[in-house]
Amino acid sequence: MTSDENVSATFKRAAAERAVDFIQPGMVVGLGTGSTAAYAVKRLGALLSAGTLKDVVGIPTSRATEALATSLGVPLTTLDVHPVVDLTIDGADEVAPDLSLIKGGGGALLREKVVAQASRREIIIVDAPKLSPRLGSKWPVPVEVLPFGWRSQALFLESLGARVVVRLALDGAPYHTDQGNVLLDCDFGPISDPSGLAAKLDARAGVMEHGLFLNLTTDLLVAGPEGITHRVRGA
Ligand SMILES: O=C(CO)[C@H](O)[C@H](O)COP(=O)(O)O
Repeated sequence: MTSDENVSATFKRAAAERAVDFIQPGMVVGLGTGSTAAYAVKRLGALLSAGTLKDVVGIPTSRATEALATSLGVPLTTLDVHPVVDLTIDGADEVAPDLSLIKGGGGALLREKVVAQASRREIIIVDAPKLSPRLGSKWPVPVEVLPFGWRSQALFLESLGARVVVRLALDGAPYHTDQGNVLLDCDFGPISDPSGLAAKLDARAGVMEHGLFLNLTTDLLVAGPEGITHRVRGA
């Protein structure tokens, strides 16, 4: 790890551990995906195994998070059993001043959005470099598309102004999400109308989901050199 990565990891961990303080006994908790969310899962696992926190069940947003939580002894449940989630803790790739997000760098955007929409409270945890004046300035929008006809979706996304890159797995083959779909990373540059873009993506058959998370964050915890800042949407 470079020293920059070490600093980033320290901040991610600090934000994640603060978020876990919001979990109360008896809660159903959405478990996000990615390196920042993993710190929260590890902290939750430690509190549960120490008996400091009791009767919490988690809903993982990916197979990777499911495997991590299981390895730590975090009891898991499903949205079928618990269709309403008390609190979800998840990371993000880019955060705008209105707490809208780009997510999906870890490829779990579809399940992450399903769980976020089922959650009473969505706590997003990031390190400060992820703050952005406008979505799209730092990160492409991942778009999850059905394998059937994915090249047509790439053309559609280009027609909306994106530079489209097919996400690849480590072996160089197209990456497949937990749902078996293809991910197209779409660089739109700074996005002037995220809601308008989201509406166009939502309306397209074959687009299964996209990484624009609008009006879903309730709380944002940002860790940086000055400590941790807690922002609440609308406050
Ligand atoms: O959206 C995500 C996964 O789909 C992640 O939350 C996002 O990519 C941030 O990842 P990290 O915490 O590793 O920086």
